[in-house]
Order: sequence, then C-alpha cells, then structure tokens
Amino acid sequence: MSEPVLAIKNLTVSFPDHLVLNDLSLQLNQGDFLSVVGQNGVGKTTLIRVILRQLAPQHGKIKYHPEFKRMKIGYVPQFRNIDEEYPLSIRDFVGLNLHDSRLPWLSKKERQKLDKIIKQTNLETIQNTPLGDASGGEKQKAYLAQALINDPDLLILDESTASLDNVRKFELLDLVKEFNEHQGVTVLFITHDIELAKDYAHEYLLMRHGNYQSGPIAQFKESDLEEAEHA
Ligand SMILES: Nc1ncnc2c1ncn2[C@@H]1O[C@H](COP(=O)(O)OP(=O)(O)OP(=O)(O)O)[C@@H](O)[C@H]1O
Repeated sequence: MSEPVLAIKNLTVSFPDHLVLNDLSLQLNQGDFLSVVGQNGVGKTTLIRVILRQLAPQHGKIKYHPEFKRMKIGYVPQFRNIDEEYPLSIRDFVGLNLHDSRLPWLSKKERQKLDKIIKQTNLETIQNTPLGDASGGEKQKAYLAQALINDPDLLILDESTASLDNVRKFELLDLVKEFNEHQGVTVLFITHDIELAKDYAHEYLLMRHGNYQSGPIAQFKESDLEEAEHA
C-alpha cells in the first residue's frame, strides 16, 4: 500500500467565535502508530470529528486511500461508566456493528468473526457477563473489540486509557500493539499520558494553539509540551 491511509493538508476549522485548527497537515501510512498530544482545548477532538466526517473543515483537503471503497474507522472512546442495568452482554455489545448479512440473526460467518475477536481481545471467559457488571478495563476491551471487529483501516483511541489503572492501561495498549504489529492496523492515539505514548507510539503530533510539531516519538521532548502548556 504505497499511498497513505489518510492524508490531511492545510486543514483549517473555526467556530463562530474562534479558530481551532490552523493549517494542519498530517499523513498516516498503513501500520503507523501516531500519538496526538497537546493541552486541553487545542483541537484534538475537533481533528477526530473531521476525520470521522462529522465536521466539515472550512479549508484543506482530506484524502483517504484510493483503494478503500469506504474508509472503515474503529473508534474507542474515553472510559465512561455504563449503567449497571445496561442489558447487553459483553459478547452482544462487541457484535453490535456486525452487519454483513440481511438475516435478523448473526450468520455463521458473523458468529465466527465474533468468536475470533472475543478470543483475540481475551474476553472469552467473560463474554456472557452483562457489560454493566464488567470492570473498567473489561469495558474498554469490549469497546476495543467492537472497534476492531470489522477490520478497520484506521483505529482511533480517543483518550481510551484515561481513568484506567496502570495495569489495565498496559493491557489495553498491548492488545492494540498486537493488532498494529501483526495485522497492520493503523493507530491514532490521543492521550495526555506521555509515558504511554512513548512506550507504544512510533510517531507523535504535538498540537499547540494554531501550530503543530511532529516526528518520531523517540525525538519527542517533554519540554516542548511544557512550553506549549505555558505559551
Ligand atoms: N461545536 C463547537 N462550537 C464552538 N466551539 C467548539 C465546538 N467544539 C469545540 N469547540 C471549541 O474548540 C476548541 C477545541 O476543542 P476540542 O474539544 O477539539 O479540544 P481538545 O484538544 O480535544 O480538548 P480536550 O483535551 O479537553 O478534550 C475548544 O475551545 C472548544 O471549546
């Protein structure tokens, strides 16, 4: 795959009262693991909303890989508690976006797909647990499995490890790393956790109000983030 999965050029987004993204360019190639860092309010969520096609930019170009009939994006949100009364089991929740067939029930192929992702994300033993009864780490794994079930071209982790303890954070990102390294899943990881970004990402994008810096994660300097925070 020689063309990038996603190429963003000179993106500008403003809301009536202020400019949020200013001339941002970004390229993601297949198998990249990019960490997006920056203080609150610099436009990380806005960028994701543009990539998810929920928000149209005022200027700039967004190009998805030409071989994709439709860009498939998996999205794992930040942890939020789910009501104990939530009726679906972990398995049902993971399978919610399976929609290959027109049958009102899952086809054999879909059940196999579901079995496979449940196994790959280590949810086998708890798959019948109601999602509302699962721990925070298990819920995030269920979100990850749901995001991966349709073989996404791009996986977005939107502060997905925030509020998890260290063990669960590493568990979740070890799984993501597995899919990134062995299945070539391209990852965009928004985080405030610099240590985690350094441990797992290959590249970084540091967003500041109106200007951006990027490069290999090994070259990321925490002083750059501190400078951005005090700018
Ligand atoms: N729909 C909107 N209308 C007006 N302003 C908005 C809208 N969405 C976001 N903003 C503003 O744009 C700026 C960037 O918001 P955004 O949520 O993208 O930042 P962020 O980097 O994701 O922040 P955080 O790290 O706190 O999640 C903020 O000042 C926010 O108030």
